[in-house]
Amino acid sequence: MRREGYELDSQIGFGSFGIVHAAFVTEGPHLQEKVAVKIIELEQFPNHNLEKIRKEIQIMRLSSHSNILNHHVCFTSQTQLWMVMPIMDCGSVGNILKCFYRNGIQDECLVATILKEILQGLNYFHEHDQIHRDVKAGNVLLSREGKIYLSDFGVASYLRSGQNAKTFTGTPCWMAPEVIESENNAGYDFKADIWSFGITAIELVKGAPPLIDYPPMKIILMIRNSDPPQLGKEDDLDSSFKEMVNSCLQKDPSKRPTAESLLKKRFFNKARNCEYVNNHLTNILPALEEMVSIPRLFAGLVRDRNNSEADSWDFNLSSGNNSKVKTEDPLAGIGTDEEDPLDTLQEIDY
Ligand SMILES: Nc1ncnc2c1ncn2[C@@H]1O[C@H](COP(=O)(O)OP(=O)(O)OP(=O)(O)O)[C@@H](O)[C@H]1O
Repeated sequence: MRREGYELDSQIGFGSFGIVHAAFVTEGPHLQEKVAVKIIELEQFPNHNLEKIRKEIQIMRLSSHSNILNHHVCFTSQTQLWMVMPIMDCGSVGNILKCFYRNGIQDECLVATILKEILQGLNYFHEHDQIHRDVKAGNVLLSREGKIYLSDFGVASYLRSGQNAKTFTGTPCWMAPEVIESENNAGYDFKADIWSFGITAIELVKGAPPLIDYPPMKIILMIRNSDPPQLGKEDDLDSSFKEMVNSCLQKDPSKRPTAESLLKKRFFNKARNCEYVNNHLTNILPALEEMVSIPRLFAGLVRDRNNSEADSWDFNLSSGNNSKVKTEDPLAGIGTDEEDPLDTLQEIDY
């Protein structure tokens, strides 16, 4: 399909709001550049406010940090919102966990590196009075060279925040208790991201977040009514990791540390650089198109984590496909001074 200067190629991701495609630029100075396009059907948000979406896009485009994946351009096309961004040739950490690490990543240095990079991106958001609102491994993208980016902030999370608990379509495992309660109380602040960060840390070492096997409404009730998930003696994990995670998962948001103070925790002394991520993870992953077909094929098995058949799948990472896909700087090439997306949005008559 060809639209608005982009030719859509294969699907590389599925979210609860829409589909992500690889695509090629078909016009202008970046002709043939490969990008990712996330397409959100706006009709699923009957109360969406185009004015607010425009503001979110404006804020989004002001963000500039080495751990934040910015969009090249966003525009509406008929009833769809198209978000064009650099393509990350190793996809999301969420996808990687589903494909290759269903029992979690055991390499502490790798976990510390990924989490530290996420935290640096979050710290940037919070310093600029922004809340990400959807921190999870599925929104952490990796380039082949081992760079780590937080994605899916701004419009998508704004649209998500307009959903209430009854209409919530995603998996709420990462939601902080005060976000669930936000309709009944004063709302929430950046500390909600710290809770989601703690859940993401557990996701990385266990392969999935707590409560993943329950239906969404039950998860919401459990997060609201139960004690927070805390790592204890029974969890065979480094004590500095457990201390860091437990500090994030406190029901009272004011007791949670800031992203800045989390970065000083002992656990992050284990963090390395993107070369380490490349050598120990991204370099040994298959091509993106190959990877995205795996969770789709085995979706049922992946979800049922106790299924013995699921455990028998062995993708053999160590002897895995070492073939590299084209390694270009995913952020290079397309400038940010493209056509103003706000102008494009204004063309659409809602
Ligand atoms: N820029 C990108 N480059 C490569 N893969 C991407 C890119 N953006 C998204 N993806 C892939 O698409 C998947 C779906 O992304 P999307 O943001 O739509 O959904 P999600 O955030 O994972 O889920 P949900 O919408 O339920 O929160 C991601 O998990 C990732 O694997």
